Amino acid sequence: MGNQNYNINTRIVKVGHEDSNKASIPPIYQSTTFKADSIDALSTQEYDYTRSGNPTRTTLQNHLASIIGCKHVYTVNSGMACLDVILSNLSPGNEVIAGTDLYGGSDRLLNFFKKRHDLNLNQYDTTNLSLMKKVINKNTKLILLESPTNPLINVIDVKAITSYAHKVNPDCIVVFDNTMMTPLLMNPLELGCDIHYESATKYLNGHHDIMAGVLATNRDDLAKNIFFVINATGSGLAPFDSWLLIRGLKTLSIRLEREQENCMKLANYLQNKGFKVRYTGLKSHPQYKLHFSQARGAGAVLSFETGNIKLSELIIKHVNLFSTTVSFGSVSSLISLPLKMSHASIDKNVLAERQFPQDLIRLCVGIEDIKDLIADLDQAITLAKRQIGSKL
Ligand SMILES: Cc1ncc(COP(=O)(O)O)c(C=O)c1O
Ligand SMILES: N[C@@H](CCSC[C@H](N)C(=O)O)C(=O)O
Repeated sequence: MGNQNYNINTRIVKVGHEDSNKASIPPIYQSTTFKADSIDALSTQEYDYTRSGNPTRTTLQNHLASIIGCKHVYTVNSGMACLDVILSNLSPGNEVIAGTDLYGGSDRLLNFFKKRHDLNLNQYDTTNLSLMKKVINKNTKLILLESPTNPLINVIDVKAITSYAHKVNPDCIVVFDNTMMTPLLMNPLELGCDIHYESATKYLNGHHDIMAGVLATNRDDLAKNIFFVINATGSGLAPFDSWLLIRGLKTLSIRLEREQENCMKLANYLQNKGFKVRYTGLKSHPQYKLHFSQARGAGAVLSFETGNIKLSELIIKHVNLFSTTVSFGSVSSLISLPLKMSHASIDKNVLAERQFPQDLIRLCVGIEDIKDLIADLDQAITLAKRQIGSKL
């Protein structure tokens, strides 16, 4: 039975690999070089040098292609390296459209390419479909989408934008950053996108012990260009990290299931406390229906506004169980203030122009006991409110 006949939860666990010693788990090929049988045989051998290819990386890439259900997958050494590989294939003057609401690091890299490589970058509110239809034109070379956005949890109509872009310019490359959803919850290629990439540093690995990125496409021409840059620059994922990612992936569905369940309960708890909560799992989310028309779950990242930056800082100060750190998708819960952490790489004036909420707290929910998570947040909120109250 081919792997594609199994459901995704089975495909995640079933890693296809061949080993002459019949090892149950794929071995790590911690080797830079691969010997040639002869000078002439070298050109037909699959491996010569790990920058160009490595058997452990190949096992991982084939495994991910089976999970995603696509033709080509490449793994690189971070989520940002995925975007770098994609942008490196563009030429000066190419027209690129991206959101004004996207991960800070993506914003930084896009603007670096704009300044240093003359990319004709324009950023818009990608949630506004009629605006997107006005700005997408026959010269639009690439569109970068992210949904739900990190950390404002806004939702983009992926299918509508993608089909419109391809109608106006069949050569337009629509790229989707699927870090917030993973292939378990969303399939951007099935929604019409040309390239799906994501930071495997987050949910895919799930344990915050490696940096990794995944690029997926069904198009042979794009796959060729992607591989060219990876091989030419050396951003391919290292063998040990590939091995760790193969291991981490196996628990993706049970981790995510528990994380989502916990996140939903925290969202309800915070909403009942009177905070403005941003989470697509809540029916009150303005794009709840749109989100669930293109995804199978809400993920485990929520954000909420307290109405007071000092109160937000004090809540973060007083939690014990949540670690104050960037990133998400790990088994342990995290708390952060995006303005000063994950999105600090965006110019302050630009953030102000975009009305980025200063008091926004982001929670990245892990697999701990929900009673402990709520109790921790509850005591922190009580303490923070008491301190704020005494200063008023
Ligand atoms: C939505 C999103 N995309 C891409 C990245 C970049 O991934 P990495 O940190 O693995 O480079 C991040 C976080 O860093 C992210 O949140
Ligand atoms: N100092 C880092 C910040 C990384 S933010 C990581 C993650 N995507 C998140 O959203 O928390 C940087 O400069 O990139």
